Amino acid sequence: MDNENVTMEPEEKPYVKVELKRMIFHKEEESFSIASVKVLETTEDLKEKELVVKGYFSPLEEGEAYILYGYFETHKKFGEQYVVEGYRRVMPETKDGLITYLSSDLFEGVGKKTARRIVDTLGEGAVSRILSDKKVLDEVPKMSRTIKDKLYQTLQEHQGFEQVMVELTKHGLGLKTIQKIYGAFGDKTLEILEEDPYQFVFTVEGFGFHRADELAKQQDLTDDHPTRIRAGCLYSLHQNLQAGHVYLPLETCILEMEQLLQTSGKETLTYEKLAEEITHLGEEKFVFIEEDRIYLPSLYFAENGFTSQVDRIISEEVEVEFTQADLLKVIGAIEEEETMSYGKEQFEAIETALKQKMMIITGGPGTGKTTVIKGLLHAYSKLMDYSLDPKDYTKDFAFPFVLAAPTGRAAKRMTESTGLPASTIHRLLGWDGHQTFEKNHTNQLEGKLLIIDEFSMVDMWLSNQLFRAIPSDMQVVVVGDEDQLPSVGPGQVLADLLASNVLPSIQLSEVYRQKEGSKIIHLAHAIKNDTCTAEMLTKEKDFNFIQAPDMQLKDVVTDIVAKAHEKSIDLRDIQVLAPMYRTETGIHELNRSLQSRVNPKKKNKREMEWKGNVFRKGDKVIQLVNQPEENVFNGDIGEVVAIFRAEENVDQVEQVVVEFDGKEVTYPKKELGNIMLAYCTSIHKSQGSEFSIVVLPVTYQYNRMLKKNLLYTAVTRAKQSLILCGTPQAFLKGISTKDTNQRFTYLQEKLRKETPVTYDEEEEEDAISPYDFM
Ligand SMILES: Nc1ncnc2c1ncn2[C@@H]1O[C@H](COP(=O)(O)OP(=O)(O)OP(=O)(O)O)[C@@H](O)[C@H]1O
Repeated sequence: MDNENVTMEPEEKPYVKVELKRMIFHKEEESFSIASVKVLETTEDLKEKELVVKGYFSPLEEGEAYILYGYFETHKKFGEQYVVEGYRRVMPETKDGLITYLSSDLFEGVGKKTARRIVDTLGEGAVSRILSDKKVLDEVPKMSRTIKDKLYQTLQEHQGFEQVMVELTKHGLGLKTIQKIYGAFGDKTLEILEEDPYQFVFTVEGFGFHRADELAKQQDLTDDHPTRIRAGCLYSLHQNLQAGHVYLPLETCILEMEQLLQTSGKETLTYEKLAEEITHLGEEKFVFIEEDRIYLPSLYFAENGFTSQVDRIISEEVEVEFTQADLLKVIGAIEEEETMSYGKEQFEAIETALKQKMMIITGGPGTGKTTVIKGLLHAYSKLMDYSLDPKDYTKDFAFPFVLAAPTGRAAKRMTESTGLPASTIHRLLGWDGHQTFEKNHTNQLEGKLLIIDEFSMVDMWLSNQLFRAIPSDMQVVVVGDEDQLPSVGPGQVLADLLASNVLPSIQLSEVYRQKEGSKIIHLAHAIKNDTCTAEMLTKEKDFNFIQAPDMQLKDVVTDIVAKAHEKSIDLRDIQVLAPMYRTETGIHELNRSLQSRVNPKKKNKREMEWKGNVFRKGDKVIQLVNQPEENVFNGDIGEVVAIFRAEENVDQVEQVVVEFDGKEVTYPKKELGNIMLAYCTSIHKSQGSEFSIVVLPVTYQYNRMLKKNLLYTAVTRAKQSLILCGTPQAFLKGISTKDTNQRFTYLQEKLRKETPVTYDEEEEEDAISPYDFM
């Protein structure tokens, strides 16, 4: 062949040239394949003529030769395998080979005869001739325009990808990343690599700024290149989402950019230059600039959108009409039915919720939030004569009561306490698991009264999605505990709503459960009110503080759980919570220790090792990401119910099966990163959940994490029993340390109308969600 394209350059690194024997496995969505191949040629020290190869590549085609780059790995069960990191198809080197290639299934409408005519007319260099000038196909007789166009397009796609593969593999990128880049940029990939690799950072999930910087250095892009500075700005803003900021003040943004971009030590990146590029980004709407606040588009729209939605909803009149006498009669009737009487604050909360378009109820544990929600539902139902039975409603008149919470567990608790259906906010909005919500400003929710619990966990972005889906005639009650940790995502919506004073709010402060003698509740309120002392940490029916030095802490925690388990306490009811993953008493170590005691290795008990962790049948595990297609969500807790070997299932890969509340989810081995052991979980992940028994180790090793709102959140997760262990002084120091990490949000001021809010719903549609980057 004369001038085969770029894929024919001499091999520079170790490779194996192979031909397919048989595809063993292929998973479409990720292009993960396993194949048995015949080795044609190799630079590797290999005696075998056959090999099993695996990695992220499209199915190999029969009769085609491929060059694979990778390394050998010895699999415990299957022996030596070649892990493919990069690959390319070798263009057929003979006339017959080329005819076989062109007449393969790849090229629709090209049979053996046409393929022969192509090769006869254009020679053995047919492929490169066609690729460099599509018109040469006109020389081939008896070929329709459609088939010519299709052939050219398919060749381009294939060649394009392989060319991109070869180039990007040279830069050390893995196949999976290359596939993502090619999926986003297609033919333009190599052009972008040369001109502006920083574009990869924002289009390809998981592509970091530093990696783009490396690529750019190889392309001789200077440190002060505008595109580098702009990428640095966007990257800094993205990084700050993780710290919960909704925007960055200009000064902070520039400081962050300087730290990120200043590599050469030369003073080329002046303040003016950085500010100038931020302005350019603003002009092109990659960022939004309000006074000195720099926003990513999605958060700018979320903050302004949410403000306008609140305005819209509260500007409408309340539909429910009743006299004070009606209200007193109805509440009296409920009190009689429930044989209790509402406290003053509780009554006010119900009354306000009925009379106002939107309101907030806050309060610590045991102050009667649930009691008020139940009372409100009954009162509303009696005043409006709405049945509380969903079965009494038809499509034309939807069930008027809509209950939602940010987590599945919190929603489940709402259902248990009210007897009415409740769902997660995501589900209520018909989230597709990626970017789209079925419910939005054009297709709003149905119902009359919306109650959202655990609102402190709802971030800026989800708040906006939820509020734009609320119809103007719906009444809204937001319930939460402002002393808990703020949302994981950006913003502090509940705190800002409260501080803005634009909505009526009732704070429930009287504690009812305490009357039943609960030390847990007493302690929680003492933490909240900064009145907790060492004397309060004494043993009671539902509380204990077991002192233990750091060296023994892990064993003490393990002992407590093991003993409870021996007394037949279900492992799901006892939860160890810790603030950090690493350190001797971190979540990972505690999980290892707990697993070895409560679910030890046994001869006939199956287990699977994965990246240094062991999953064993019977293990308690937690889901770490959202998998809406499987109906499991971040924070769900389940149990390993089966472990399968590759040869035992049709997919031919090792699998772990986990049961979550009656539904089973199967994880192929490489997806085991989606779960982890859950004997001990993080306090952050426990938000929105409650457990019968909470074991909370506290040590100075957790130092920088020991903050009031974190410990308060942990303590309030316990329903029946709270066992603290470790160093009491560390606990007391932690609860007296306020989290001073201020989140940059401007919601409060916007709600108070101290700043004009611009809001364009159509423009908002195009904004990407921050979830794409988290
Ligand atoms: N007015 C009241 N009179 C008597 N008991 C009450 C009253 N209000 C609440 N309680 C009782 O106090 C306990 C706590 O109330 P509830 O569960 O409503 O509080 P909560 O704020 O939702 O608590 P948590 O957040 O801890 O779940 C319950 O047992 C409830 O029956």
